[in-house]
Amino acid sequence: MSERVVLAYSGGLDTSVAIPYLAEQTGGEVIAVAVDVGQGGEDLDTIRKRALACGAAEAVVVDAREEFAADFCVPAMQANALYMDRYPLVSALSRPLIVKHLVAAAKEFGGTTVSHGCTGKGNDQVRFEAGLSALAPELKVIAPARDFAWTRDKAIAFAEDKGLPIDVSAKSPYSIDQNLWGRAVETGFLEDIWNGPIEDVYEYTADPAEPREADEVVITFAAGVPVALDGRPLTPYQVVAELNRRAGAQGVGRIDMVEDRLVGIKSREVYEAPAAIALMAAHMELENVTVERDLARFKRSVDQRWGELVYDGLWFSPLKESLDAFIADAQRHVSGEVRMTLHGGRAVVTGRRSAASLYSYDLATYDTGDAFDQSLAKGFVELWSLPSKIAAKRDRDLDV
Ligand SMILES: Nc1ncnc2c1ncn2[C@@H]1O[C@H](COP(=O)(O)OP(=O)(O)OP(=O)(O)O)[C@@H](O)[C@H]1O
Ligand SMILES: NC(=O)NCCC[C@H](N)C(=O)O
Ligand SMILES: N[C@@H](CC(=O)O)C(=O)O
Repeated sequence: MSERVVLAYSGGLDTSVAIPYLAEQTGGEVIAVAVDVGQGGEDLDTIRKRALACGAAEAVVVDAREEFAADFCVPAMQANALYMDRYPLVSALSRPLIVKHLVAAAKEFGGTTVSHGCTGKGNDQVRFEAGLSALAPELKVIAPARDFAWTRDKAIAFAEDKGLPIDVSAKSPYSIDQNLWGRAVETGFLEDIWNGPIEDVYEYTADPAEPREADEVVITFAAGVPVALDGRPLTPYQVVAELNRRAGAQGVGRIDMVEDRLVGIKSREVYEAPAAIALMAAHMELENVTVERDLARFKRSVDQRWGELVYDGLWFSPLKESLDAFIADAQRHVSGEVRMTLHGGRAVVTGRRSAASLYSYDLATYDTGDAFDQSLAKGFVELWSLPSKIAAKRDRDLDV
């Protein structure tokens, strides 16, 4: 049987050109797999037909939007995952899901090799290939952009030579990757890190400086899963999609940063992630109300490690799996409602309530007649500061 190459197909110039190129290189057939992770744009059927028109033997399109929201975005939110305290892991979340579907297609169609269009300079090559190593180590990998140094000019010449039905003139000045969780913009004039992003860069968010009425939203969580907006029950996908619209309309979630890639390069990234930023702010606040102090403190270090593992392409790794179990357990009491004002580029929590709340008015109030016995505090403070007191006395005695 001839080689069958399963190609991660995004429908653009590079992966369209890769179809006849891979067939030529391997003497085999190409199975194109396009995964809908909420990136919007062209409909999947148009993309499927283009893959076939470029010579794919089979073209598979997968609507994975609900799966992406429930199994990738929600866990990221539960981990309050912000790489370098800012980046909500937009592309890093979609790659392992695409890998899952590539492996499923390889099983279904007898694929022996997998191909993707990542360059050798990015994180995404690592995420694809580390995921493949974990799920299907028997599959070989070809990455034409990296392994055969494909450039855009080469791709256009090849497309014209083969008469491929793709519009080679449509070219954004940026490299963009977008999905339900957010949008990442790189390259072009943004590569000079002194250049500020112009309004043109943004698509998910309106200009936060424009005057407009504020929006108020109440988000309901059940055991760490967002289940309703303003009292309307919704799936995780629907929650994220609606919050992208509403928080995006208020300019929430713009991020401009220089980040440390896994391959050692520092890169300038402009992100917009309105729903991710709003949801994470609400979720963190509900954790503040419902998670016990020591668990919350420990979880912050787990959250950070989880985000780094996922950024670094280790979604399918033993440590990530064990951290998932910890985070899921820590979500048991994270149920209740958070009210937020979305306005001027910010998502600000203004109210919280939960049947599992650890906040006690009677303990916290400064009014008289409360339940907190202040006389106990005096002895506590003395014993708490005793080690420092003893050490300070020693230093004074020794005059050091
Ligand atoms: N929705 C998707 N479904 C399947 N594979 C995808 C999808 N999005 C991206 N990929 C794969 O990930 C690679 C890297 O994505 P990236 O967004 O960096 O490239 P790209 O510029 O979209 O590629 P192209 O120019 O072909 O559109 C793509 O070349 C493709 O192999
Ligand atoms: N424009 C893009 O294709 N960006 C993809 C990478 C985004 C981000 N820096 C990441 O590594 O996840
Ligand atoms: N997707 C881009 C950037 C990245 O992975 O960080 C690439 O393949 O090069």
